[in-house]
Amino acid sequence: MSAAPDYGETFAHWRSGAGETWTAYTDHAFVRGLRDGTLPRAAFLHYLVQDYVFLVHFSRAWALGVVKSETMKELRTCAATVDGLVKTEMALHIEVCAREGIREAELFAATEEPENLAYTRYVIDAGLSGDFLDLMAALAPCVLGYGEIGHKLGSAVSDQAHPYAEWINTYAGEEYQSVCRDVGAMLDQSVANRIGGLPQNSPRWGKLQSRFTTACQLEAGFWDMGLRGR
Ligand SMILES: Cc1ncc(CO)c(N)n1
Repeated sequence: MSAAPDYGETFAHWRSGAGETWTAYTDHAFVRGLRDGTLPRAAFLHYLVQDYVFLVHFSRAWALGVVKSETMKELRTCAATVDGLVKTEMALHIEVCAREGIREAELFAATEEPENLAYTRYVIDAGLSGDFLDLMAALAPCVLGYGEIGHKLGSAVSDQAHPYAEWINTYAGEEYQSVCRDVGAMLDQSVANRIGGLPQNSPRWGKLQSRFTTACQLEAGFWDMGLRGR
């Protein structure tokens, strides 16, 4: 298996600070089912419909990043992430669901499961009540966690006939991976700008770590929710 991709120092600290919660998220039974192809199709589709609605609110949260940005690098990275989410990632959901006879209007109107609602509103509130870093600490597990999962599954699965190849390739692919590297590099810069070169010594560090860890927990809950759709 290849090593985890490098998304910068800040992410590396938060990832290890999250401890077992990171593993519960990225090595969840749902993820293992995607990797070996044993995930029931009904669970996948249930997840995908919910994830479309997730991406609507997740795009709004990244747009809030534009609002809270303080440098052009931050503004550009957040705007590019909104663009990537709406163009690349949601296109996957629309295409796969269309083949199953689910139209986009139905996706948009789907009723959110409580785990879905809790997660996206938690992230948006982190941004509304805090500054750019509070928002980023809550957003980082989503974008970079899927980057790590995609990278790991992409190197384990090369067979295009794999039932979840399309999903895996979206996150393992260069387009998504380059968004992750850009976000990771921006995070390092944004942290240095606001809380200096030794951020772990900042009084803000504990709260940022706890936002990150909570978001990882909510990600694991999202996979649990997906498995309920079997
Ligand atoms: C729940 C969830 N987290 C992260 C991503 C990656 O954007 C996604 N599509 N869905």
